[in-house]
Amino acid sequence: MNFAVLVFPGSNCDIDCYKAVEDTIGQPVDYVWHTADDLSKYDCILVPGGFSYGDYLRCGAIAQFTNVMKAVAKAAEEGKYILGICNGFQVLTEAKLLPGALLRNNGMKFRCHQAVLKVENNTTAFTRDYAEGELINIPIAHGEGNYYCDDATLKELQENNQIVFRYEAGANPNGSLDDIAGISNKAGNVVGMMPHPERAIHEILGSADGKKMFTSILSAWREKHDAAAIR
Ligand SMILES: NC(=O)CC[C@H](N)C(=O)O
Repeated sequence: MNFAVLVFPGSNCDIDCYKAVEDTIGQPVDYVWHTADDLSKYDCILVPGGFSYGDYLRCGAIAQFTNVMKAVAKAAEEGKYILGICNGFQVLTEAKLLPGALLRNNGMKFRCHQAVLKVENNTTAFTRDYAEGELINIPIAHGEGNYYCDDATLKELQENNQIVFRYEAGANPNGSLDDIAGISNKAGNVVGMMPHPERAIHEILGSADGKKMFTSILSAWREKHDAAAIR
């Protein structure tokens, strides 16, 4: 299974994502610069955290116009797995691959600490190795993680089971609507989340609870691949 980790000027979690793929599932992984326009070789695309183009206008606002994001849209359409983490989630919403937007944290402060998430949907390719309702410890580090969408979109997210992670009840760190920490698109192959699973893959980092996101992706891909080979 081939992984791409996108790199924009200002990305700063690209190395962590790359290492997480190597350390958890040992699959081939490449850094892919924002000018690239062909992602056909890759089965999974990771859009990492950081401050793309400085995030001066609005997080992800410039990154959405890059060549590589056009290729990501094509890959999403083809059903490939796309995971946006933190700034990557912001980029995916700006690119309209996921609904809603990420606003400034309600306390107007950058929040950087461990957070407890509840796995709300364990039927996605990214969460199948977790139990439904499992509580996991994953760090957050963002200034603009306050998820917002209109009422109709929220209803749709709830009804289609597109809310993948919520912050633990009573511990919402940013004012995010309905305690949302991560969502998927309708098809389930594109997921965006503010917390950083790639920073939680070894006990020495404070938690290894993020590891199952990577093992999930690989097992989902293998299952799809093996089924195709049998047909
Ligand atoms: N760690 C990150 O990806 C930060 C994302 C974004 N620039 C923010 O502060 O919200």
